[in-house]
Amino acid sequence: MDPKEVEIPGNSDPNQPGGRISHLALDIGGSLIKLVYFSTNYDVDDEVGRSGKKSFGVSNGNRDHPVLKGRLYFVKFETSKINDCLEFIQNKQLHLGGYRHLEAPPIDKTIIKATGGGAYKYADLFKEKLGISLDKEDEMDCLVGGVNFLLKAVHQEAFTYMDGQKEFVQIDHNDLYPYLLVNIGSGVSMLKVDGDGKFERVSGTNVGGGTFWGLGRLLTNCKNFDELLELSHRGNNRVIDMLVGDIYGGTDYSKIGLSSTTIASSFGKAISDNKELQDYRPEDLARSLLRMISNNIGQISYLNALQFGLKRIFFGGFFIRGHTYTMDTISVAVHFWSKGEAKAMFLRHEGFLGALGAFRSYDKHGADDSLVHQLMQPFPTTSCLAGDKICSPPNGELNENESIECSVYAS
Ligand SMILES: Nc1ncnc2c1ncn2[C@@H]1O[C@H](COP(=O)(O)OP(=O)(O)O)[C@@H](O)[C@H]1O
Ligand SMILES: CC(C)(COP(=O)(O)O)[C@@H](O)C(=O)NCCC(=O)O
Repeated sequence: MDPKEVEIPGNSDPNQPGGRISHLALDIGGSLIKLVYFSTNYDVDDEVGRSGKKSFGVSNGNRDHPVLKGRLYFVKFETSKINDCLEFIQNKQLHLGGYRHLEAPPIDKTIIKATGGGAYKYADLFKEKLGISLDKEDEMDCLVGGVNFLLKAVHQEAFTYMDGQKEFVQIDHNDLYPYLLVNIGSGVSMLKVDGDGKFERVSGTNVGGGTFWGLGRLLTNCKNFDELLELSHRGNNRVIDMLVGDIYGGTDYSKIGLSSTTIASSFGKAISDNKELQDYRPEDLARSLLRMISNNIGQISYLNALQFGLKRIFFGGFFIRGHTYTMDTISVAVHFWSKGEAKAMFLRHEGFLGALGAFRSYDKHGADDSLVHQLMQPFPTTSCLAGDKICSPPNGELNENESIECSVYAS
């Protein structure tokens, strides 16, 4: 679209007196809807401007646009509760934070960047309820755009997690590529990333976050995802998993490198226990399930990394949920299979990769390729909690409760 045909408007944020929302982007997935929006209390920033003028004085290369200083907010809703999400957008007037196609008919005038399958599935609903059109961005493009942005712009975004130890990873911008991105959403996509916008989806698996949540619900009668995670935290998988030691009379199978405590067969004890489902504790079922799925994803990820000679694997998607046991299991699987050669890394904004990528794509309407110009350390905030009906994760790693201080260009 010709940049001259669009304008990115600001609008008032009722929760922040004097605030302006200038961009909203959506990622509507199989399980969750993720929103990223930018809000500012300031008008045009005159501190950054080189010319010292109050507005339109900021220059970055060939660019001559106003700079808005403010925060990026992250919010999510369950896709099955899409009406709550529409209400949240309506109440906060976020839907005005897109761009406008000046020559389009009224119904198609306001356009919001959106990615994920729901951008197709729910396009008519957004038009009907909010009077906006969704400008669809490819999900894989957005995932990669989101990760690259986070890794380059946000301090302490990536970290390793093993044996209870979390360590932030210093990202060398000149030595970032190639890497494997494993996005664990409802299903799992694996992408080999070679640069900004340079990637290939090399694999995927249908055994992902939706499988854990779906099977977990059936097995435990849990009512929400965090309850299932919480249960898994307290469970013991050995009650139901068949270990090497169970098969080998308590000893290791050292000839092929298997210790007696290695899981030989997930849920394998259920074959011979002569028990019904209700005889198992939901905690133990949840633990076995989480371990089975995390192990499997860790192993497939490693095999893909091996095939393409990649040493670094970044894991994203809301399945991880900052949950220590999940990260530990994935890390151990990658470490075990790669004999310590490959490294699993996790991201603080794990679930918002696609939404951030969609947010960045507004910049296609601008003059150069960096919509978000300047980022600082993320700060915890409570202001995006208002409309979010989803509980906090059990370990207190609040990805959706954070905002990032930043500046954006408005055209
Ligand atoms: N509050 C929640 N409700 C449902 N699923 C959740 C929740 N938090 C985390 N999850 C997990 O995250 C997965 C969805 O991850 P996400 O990256 O948002 O993928 P998608 O784009 O497919 O919705 C779910 O399948 C589930 O395993
Ligand atoms: C179809 C999807 C890209 C949709 O993304 P999601 O909503 O799960 O984040 C994803 O579910 C996926 O990659 N599934 C695995 C399909 C496969 O390769 O077998």
